Amino acid sequence: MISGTEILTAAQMRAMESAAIASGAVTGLELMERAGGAVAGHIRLRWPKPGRVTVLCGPGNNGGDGYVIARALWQAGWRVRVLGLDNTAGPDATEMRRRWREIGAVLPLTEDELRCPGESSDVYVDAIFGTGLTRPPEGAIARILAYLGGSGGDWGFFRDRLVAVDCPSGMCLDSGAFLGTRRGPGEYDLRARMTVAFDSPKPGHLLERGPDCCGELVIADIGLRDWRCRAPGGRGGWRSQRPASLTAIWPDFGIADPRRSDGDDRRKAAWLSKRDDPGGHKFGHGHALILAGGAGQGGAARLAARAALRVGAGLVTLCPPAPALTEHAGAPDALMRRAVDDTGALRALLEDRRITALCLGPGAGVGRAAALLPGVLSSRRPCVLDADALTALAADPGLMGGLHPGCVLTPHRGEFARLFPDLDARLSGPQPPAPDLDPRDMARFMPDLVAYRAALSEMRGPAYSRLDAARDAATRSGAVILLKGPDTVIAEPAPRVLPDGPAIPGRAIIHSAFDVPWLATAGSGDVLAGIITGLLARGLPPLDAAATGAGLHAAAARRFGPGLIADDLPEEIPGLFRDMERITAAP
Ligand SMILES: NC(=O)C1=CN([C@@H]2O[C@H](COP(=O)(O)OP(=O)(O)OC[C@H]3O[C@@H](n4cnc5c(N)ncnc54)[C@H](O)[C@@H]3O)[C@@H](O)[C@H]2O)[C@@H](O)CC1
Ligand SMILES: Nc1ncnc2c1ncn2[C@@H]1O[C@H](COP(=O)(O)OP(=O)(O)O)[C@@H](O)[C@H]1O
Ligand SMILES: [K+]
Repeated sequence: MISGTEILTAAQMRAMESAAIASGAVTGLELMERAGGAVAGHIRLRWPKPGRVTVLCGPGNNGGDGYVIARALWQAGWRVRVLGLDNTAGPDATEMRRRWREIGAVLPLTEDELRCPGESSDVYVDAIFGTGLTRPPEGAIARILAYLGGSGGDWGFFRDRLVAVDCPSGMCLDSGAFLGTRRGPGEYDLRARMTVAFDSPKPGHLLERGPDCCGELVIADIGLRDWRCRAPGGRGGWRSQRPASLTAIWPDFGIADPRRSDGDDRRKAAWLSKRDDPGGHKFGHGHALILAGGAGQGGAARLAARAALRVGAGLVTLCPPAPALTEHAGAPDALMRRAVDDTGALRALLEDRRITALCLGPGAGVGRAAALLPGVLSSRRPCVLDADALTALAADPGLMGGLHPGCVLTPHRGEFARLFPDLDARLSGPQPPAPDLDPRDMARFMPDLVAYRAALSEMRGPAYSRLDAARDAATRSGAVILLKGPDTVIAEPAPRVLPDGPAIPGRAIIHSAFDVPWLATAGSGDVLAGIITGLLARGLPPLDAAATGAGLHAAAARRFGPGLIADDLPEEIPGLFRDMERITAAP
């Protein structure tokens, strides 16, 4: 849960490969052998008895991997049928096709050939498009993909036996959307049993349709990792990478900040449990204010307050208007209560510098949130703005100017649409085709890897993604944005300038929680807001507080299991801390 793994955009991955090849450390053919060999290996792990396989090879290097897979499985005793095209795009794929042709035939890549009676296979390998997809598939290939996706009524048949190379073809690896189709579940989306991708997950594996359509995601090491982590010229220094935790992935995206303290799971666990601060006192862990609403609306704020306490804020004060104080008199007794009727009262309270974070939104009521927002923002204190505070913010764009880098905005998609209607429209609208990317072009930034990675993370994929939307919203608002969903995306404003380095884009994180659908329950967002507020109060920087908060929130839901209600989430946090300490203490 604690560690993340770096993810790469399709452009970054392609550039990494071409830069590795340009360095002379490895050839394209060797990389393709490793990639195809890894896929064949994973097929043999899952289907130990050699059977029948149909390999579908597209026009580029994804197809090249397919020819390697065909050869490797044939050598392992499989009966192999290959469907491909007459022409391949590059020399490596052409060579792999030639090597396969010494063994067997290449049949036409058509739906008729795929449906040929009597040629049913145990495994189908989709090596049609990978990171090179730039526009929606058309013609014969589009028909094959629709057939594999179930247009022929065989959806379950292929879902059980389709292995995708890098991604299900037609899916954009930067967004998780199927190009040329409406966003959201599509009738004929290609859904694989297993996807084997190379080196690092790509955003599309974790966003939108990706997790469902990729099936089991396997990340195969093709030997770029050591090369990638090296820091040529002594500049920067890249974080060493950790293996992906594919159930709770919490990856860093974009460029690594060399100064950032990260990766030390044991230290993080000790910090969360406070074991690293044996002599500490409560004010050492911050004081969080949760601004509650009027009578009858208190539940949401109390959930947030309870979560802030459980996550370790030293003190938490719930601040409803005076008439609602009695409603908030119940448990937990650890919670303090203080009436805040208006901005004046809030400003007076905030004279106390020991108050280190605020939360406005859950159960606040839009009118009260609008009234309190200027006071919250002008205090320049770290804060979480959620629910009604986001609605109030959207209704008065003048308030946007008061946002600062200590603010964490936690919109779900509906709130995001109210705040950033143009960005939301781009997420729903038709996708313009992306220009074909030339890897040689990308390698021109070498050998300054820091500048090179920074430039690459600004490159956009063919479909505008939730990651793009969150990053654009963060940059526009000047605040950290946490766009909620099973594929929560968190982004900080860009650009940042390191004292000793170039301007680099803000960091962004994808938190994938597709495995805990029971988290979609009333009040769960209020708990998330409280967890993040508690972590901000304890002094975690906003992006880290948001990411750690999203991780703890989903882990709490995972630990509880189905049947969860929002009240259960804060109560799982102590057990989570114990689990983390135990896991990180293991040798
Ligand atoms: N570059 C390398 O050295 C390596 C690449 N590998 C594989 O290569 C893949 C990327 O290869 P490519 O860059 O050749 O790209 P793809 O094989 O994904 O795409 C093939 C070609 O199709 C074209 N194309 C894009 N959209 C199309 C559409 N809708 N209809 C028709 N043609 C379309 C593109 O211009 C591209 O040249 C990766 O996904 C991975 O599987 C691996 O072999 C590892 C090494
Ligand atoms: N299908 C899902 N799987 C996993 N998590 C989800 C899913 N749907 C929503 N979530 C998470 O549940 C929480 C819901 O928050 P929100 O929409 O604000 O609900 P509420 O307003 O009821 O509290 C968010 O953290 C979101 O990321
Ligand atoms: K593919």
